[in-house]
Amino acid sequence: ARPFLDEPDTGFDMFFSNLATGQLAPLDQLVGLPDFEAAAKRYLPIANYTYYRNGAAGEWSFRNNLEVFYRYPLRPRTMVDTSNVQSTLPTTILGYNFSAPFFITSAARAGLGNPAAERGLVEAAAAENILYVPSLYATLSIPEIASYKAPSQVTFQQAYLDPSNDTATKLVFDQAKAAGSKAIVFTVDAPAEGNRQRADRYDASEAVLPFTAITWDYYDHLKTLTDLPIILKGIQTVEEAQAAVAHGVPAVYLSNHGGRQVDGSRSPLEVAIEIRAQAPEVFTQTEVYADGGVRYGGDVVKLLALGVRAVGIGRPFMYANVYGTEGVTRAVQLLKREVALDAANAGVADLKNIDPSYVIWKQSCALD
Ligand SMILES: Cc1cc2nc3c(=O)[nH]c(=O)nc-3n(C[C@H](O)[C@H](O)[C@H](O)COP(=O)(O)O)c2cc1C
Repeated sequence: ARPFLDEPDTGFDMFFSNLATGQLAPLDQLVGLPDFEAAAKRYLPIANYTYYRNGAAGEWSFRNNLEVFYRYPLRPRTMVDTSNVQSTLPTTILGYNFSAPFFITSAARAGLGNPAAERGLVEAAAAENILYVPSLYATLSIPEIASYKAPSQVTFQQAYLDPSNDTATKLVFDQAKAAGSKAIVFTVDAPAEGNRQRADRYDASEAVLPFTAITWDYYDHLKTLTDLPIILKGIQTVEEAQAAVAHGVPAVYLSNHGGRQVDGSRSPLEVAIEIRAQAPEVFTQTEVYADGGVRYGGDVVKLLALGVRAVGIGRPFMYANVYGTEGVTRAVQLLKREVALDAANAGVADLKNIDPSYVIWKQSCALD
């Protein structure tokens, strides 16, 4: 197989050639999201790093999530006044105001990267006014995470739910509500444990529910157990996005779980393209979010161009959390800057009015 660089070669090793194993690169010298992985990899115990880095099976989907962005290039425009594009970064997610169209998505076990666990993620989200979606399998409990929230901070709570145990489900919903969560993000792409060979070597796999029966009937039933909106995370086809609209979901979250569940699943960018091609109305009928392999400002710009409202980022913020609140804050700031720069250089004047013509997402784009 051709070598794959999950750390792109932008000179990290050359620049930090004197860094000893187990030493953490100075935070102010990290210049982009991939640097946080490079730094964490050299610092963390290998089992902890492996838990974050891991993908399912041969990791084709994990790799594809990263590489796919280069198969769908931008179509930059010139002669556009993009001088105010930075002011167009703020957006709403489910009606709540945030400073950027990307968010810290749910990834379990922040404690493997930092003894303060999720504290760095929740505090940085508050400092930068972006959305944070804590995982149900976080190191800290729902109330513990809530204790670090800023007074008016909006978070959504991710949940894995067991259809045979409504009592446990009610407890999660009630705890989420008491913690001030404004929505439930129900993960539906993991009805069974992922086949994770890299992690199995280090006993660094997930403790997940056994085989579970997640169906549309169950979704409809869940709505009777809480008044919080329930978003579906892990939708991977246009048909299911349409079915979600029919079932009145407040938002569809395209994800293949960062390539950790079923190897061979497509990148959410490819799913967004399928929806754009076959049922573009979905993007206006409901809010669409997406995650997987987003590492640069240009990746965010491409997903927004296709109609995605907000983009989730998992691993990079877990690696940034090795540095705690300060690290996650710096990662958010670097990405905000990149989104604005890349949008400007692509000729986008207003990120909220970006349209699919900025991406080569179908053959005919090249001929338009
Ligand atoms: C270490 C790790 C733990 C994760 N834990 C969860 C989880 O508890 N719940 C969930 O819905 N998704 C989980 N995910 C998937 C993420 O929410 C997200 O879909 C994925 O990380 C996006 O890809 P990215 O890491 O390339 O940004 C996890 C991902 C990672 C890397």
